[in-house]
Amino acid sequence: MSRHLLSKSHDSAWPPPPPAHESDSEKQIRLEDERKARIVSESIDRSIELEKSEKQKHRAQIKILVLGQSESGKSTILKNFHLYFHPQAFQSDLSAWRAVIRFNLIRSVNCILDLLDNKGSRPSSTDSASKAISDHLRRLALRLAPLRHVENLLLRRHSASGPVSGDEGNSFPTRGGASIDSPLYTGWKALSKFKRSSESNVFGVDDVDDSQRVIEACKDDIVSLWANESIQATLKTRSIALEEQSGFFLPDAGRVAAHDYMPTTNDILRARLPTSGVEEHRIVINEGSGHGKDWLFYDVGGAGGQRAVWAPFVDDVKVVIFLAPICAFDQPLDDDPRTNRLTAVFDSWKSVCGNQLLSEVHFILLLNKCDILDKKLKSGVPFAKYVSSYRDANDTRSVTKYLDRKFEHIHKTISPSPRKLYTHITCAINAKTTATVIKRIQEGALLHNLLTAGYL
Ligand SMILES: Nc1nc2c(ncn2[C@@H]2O[C@H](COP(=O)(O)OP(=O)(O)OP(=O)(O)O)[C@@H](O)[C@H]2O)c(=O)[nH]1
Ligand SMILES: [Mg+2]
Repeated sequence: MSRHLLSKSHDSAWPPPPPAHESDSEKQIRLEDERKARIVSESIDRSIELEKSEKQKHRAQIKILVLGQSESGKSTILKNFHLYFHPQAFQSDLSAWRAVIRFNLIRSVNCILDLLDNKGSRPSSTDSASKAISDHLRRLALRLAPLRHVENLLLRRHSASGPVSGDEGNSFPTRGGASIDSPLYTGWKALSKFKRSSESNVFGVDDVDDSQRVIEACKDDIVSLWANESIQATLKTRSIALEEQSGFFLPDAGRVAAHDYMPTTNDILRARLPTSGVEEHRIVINEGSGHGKDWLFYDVGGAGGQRAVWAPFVDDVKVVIFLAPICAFDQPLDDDPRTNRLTAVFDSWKSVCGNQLLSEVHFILLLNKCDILDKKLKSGVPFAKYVSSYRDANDTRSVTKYLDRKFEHIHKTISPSPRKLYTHITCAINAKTTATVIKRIQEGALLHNLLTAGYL
């Protein structure tokens, strides 16, 4: 029996209809023949599948470890890689990203509601104008109160364990001959938790749909809240810079909370969805200057700087991409307020550069979040106040030059054996400039050198 006849797409043609006037014994023989043929066919199917997945496993690949502090931009850079090789990358997950972005939005709203709860923004004066403002805010806060429940619901949904729904089997049209073999977000476990509950069975569909409706109903009040001068003044007095927080969408509330909202690429790049554990992202590059290798990324979420977390993944790793959030020079670590974030980045860089396990690995350093650095310096935050060895001008060009040299110096002095460092200054929420960096990585000297050195 040929496999062609038995293949699934021909199920309707096979088995053929029974012959007319078939006797009982002929029928028995026919059914037995069909049963045996089916077993053979299924076994052929299985071995073809196996061969395919073995082939996939053994396709030449470049393993890349993506390291850096939490919020340094690792996942955002990976979004850019997906987008670069597959411009339609986000299309199939738009509604899940919408839920993530709205979740980001209501977290900011709830931060402000917390402030109101602490009476921080209520004017102390009892004159009638102040009272009117105060009443207005109180009414706004009351109407926005359901958003706390929505945040809790989505938070529970986000952190709920259970089967993760992926998009197995999707394949996408691609740019330049590249295709994303695995679905975009099979490794992006957290995103699937934001998909409709019917897929993951964690909550009733109504819960999630209702929460989206609540957010839409609160749209105008969210816009008023953020536009409120009293709120803005309180945030300023208390030095709370909500706009510096990840996933900040309050100025976009009118758009993001609108019923027909669909996220733009830039919204998705700005969305904050923390990575838990280590995620694998595979990009298959079939032609062009990718040297015909798959790119297999390991995104080490959260504690990306800790050796214990990434060490199990270093086997065959050829490249490390290290994300340094250079805007963090004036910030303490969340979990250790006495340590400056930039100092922690340097410490982590030292330990990665000096690690014997990575001595054969080539490094790409991305000095990321240069847009925030630029804003901070322009607003007058003095870099030298936080980095005592810095003597140059308080502008982005001088500061990035200094940082570039400092990272390079650490790399040179601490690496177990000489190797070249490839540094790029990036703003990972800007898809256009990041595409240029990816192109330089794809076509640049690093891959060429690895190839000619026989590493690939
Ligand atoms: N303004 C600005 N925001 C950025 C940049 N890169 C990343 N972000 C934002 O920073 C936030 C954190 O980025 P992620 O990519 O989630 O950080 P991560 O390193 O993956 O963090 P973990 O998953 O916790 O390890 C997101 O909201 C991004 O949109 C950048 O260059 N500029
Ligand atoms: Mg991440």
